[in-house]
Amino acid sequence: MHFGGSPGAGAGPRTGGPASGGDPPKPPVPRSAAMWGASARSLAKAASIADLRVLARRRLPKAVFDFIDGAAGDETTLADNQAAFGDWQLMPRVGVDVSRRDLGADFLGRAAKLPLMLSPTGLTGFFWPHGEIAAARAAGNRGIPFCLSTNSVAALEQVAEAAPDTDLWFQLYVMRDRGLTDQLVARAAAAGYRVLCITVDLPLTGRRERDVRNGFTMPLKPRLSNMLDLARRPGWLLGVMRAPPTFGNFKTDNASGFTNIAQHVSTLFDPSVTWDDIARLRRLWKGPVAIKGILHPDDARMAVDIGADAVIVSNHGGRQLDHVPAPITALPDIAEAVGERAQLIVDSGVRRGTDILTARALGAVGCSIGRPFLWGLASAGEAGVDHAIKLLAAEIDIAMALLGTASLDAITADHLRRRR
Ligand SMILES: Cc1cc2nc3c(=O)[nH]c(=O)nc-3n(C[C@H](O)[C@H](O)[C@H](O)COP(=O)(O)O)c2cc1C
Ligand SMILES: O=C(O)C(=O)c1ccccc1
Repeated sequence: MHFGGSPGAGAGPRTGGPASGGDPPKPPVPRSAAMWGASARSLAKAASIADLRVLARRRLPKAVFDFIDGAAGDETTLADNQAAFGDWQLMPRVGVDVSRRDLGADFLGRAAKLPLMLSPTGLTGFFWPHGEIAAARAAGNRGIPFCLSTNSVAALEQVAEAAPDTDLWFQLYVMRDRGLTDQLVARAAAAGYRVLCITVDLPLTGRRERDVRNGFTMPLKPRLSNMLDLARRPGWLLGVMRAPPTFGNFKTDNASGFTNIAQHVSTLFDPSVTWDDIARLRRLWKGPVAIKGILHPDDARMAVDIGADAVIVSNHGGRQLDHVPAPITALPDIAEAVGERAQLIVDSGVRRGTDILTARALGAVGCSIGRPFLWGLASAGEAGVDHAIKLLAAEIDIAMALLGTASLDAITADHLRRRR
């Protein structure tokens, strides 16, 4: 017996190259939210991202909730990512006509309706059936980019077909098998992904102690200790039984059928990656390239020197090295190093509209969110992701009016003060 997937199936449908013969499988349509998750009523009552986290905790088994929520070591960086926004205060101006606010931002040459995007997250289809498709659609409907992880459950082609109007980015981990790496890049281009996002902060997996304690795998291993927990989560359980999670983008050699994330990463991903490899991938991709996982200004400079169009200032949501700076702390030096040569996107710890305005004032084009949209997804699928985006949009809108800025470009460093 097993929970959350069929161990026997083991692998995704293909090793590189589009589906083996015939048409690619039709993307399944995610089921309605109420059927598997929080009711429309309880979703409507979620007034903040933190409220969505509470709903997600109710629907997910503990081990799955902890995989999303948890971070490396003592989780010092996890806490600091959010707390560091509090080092800054917003300084409102009055006497400005704010009757109409423009929340639009430009991400790498394409207009977005908000200065916000969805970060790449692995195993998303394990949190909600066809979760990547649900999230990509929600992003598209709200006019913001969605970045698909290398480690998605849905194949990248399925997501592209199911969310044709979404600004799709593909996140790449450089694999030990460079042939497979290049095939992923070629498949992403062929499927219509616009931006290649190369993540550089995961030579191996940070030690996430909650996952060690919980013995987290995909699917979950049935244990005496989680039986009661699973019995209390029928919505999630039914979901994974209907849509057994595997890695949709490549085959995995996994005889047991239970994937331990740290092992998966150390088997498949290459810890020897250098700037030469990244530069080569930059040349391979004809469209815009973003480099994700930068904290040092010299690395930001290097990224731009090899031709990156965007730098995603990120510590992977505190999941890699504990005790690193929060992105919002690292941002000013990076903005100075990069200047106008690339766009900067802040990711890790963004939970409020005001966080996004703070990042704008310090030179970012916008922010990217991981857990906030996953909490929405895990609560109520596409409707939950929509709710997460809607909450942040409303917070941005109100904060702009109260700050005295009718457009994002009007927000400057003068709207910030350091908290003493
Ligand atoms: C469950 C989960 C899975 C993740 N998987 C990936 C991934 O496959 N690739 C990647 O570049 N980042 C991954 N990340 C990191 C996110 O892209 C992002 O950097 C992080 O979640 C931002 O922090 P936040 O959750 O505080 O918003 C993952 C994060 C979470 C929470
Ligand atoms: O959990 C993560 O942060 C992550 O990047 C990842 C890596 C491999 C598989 C799934 C997620």
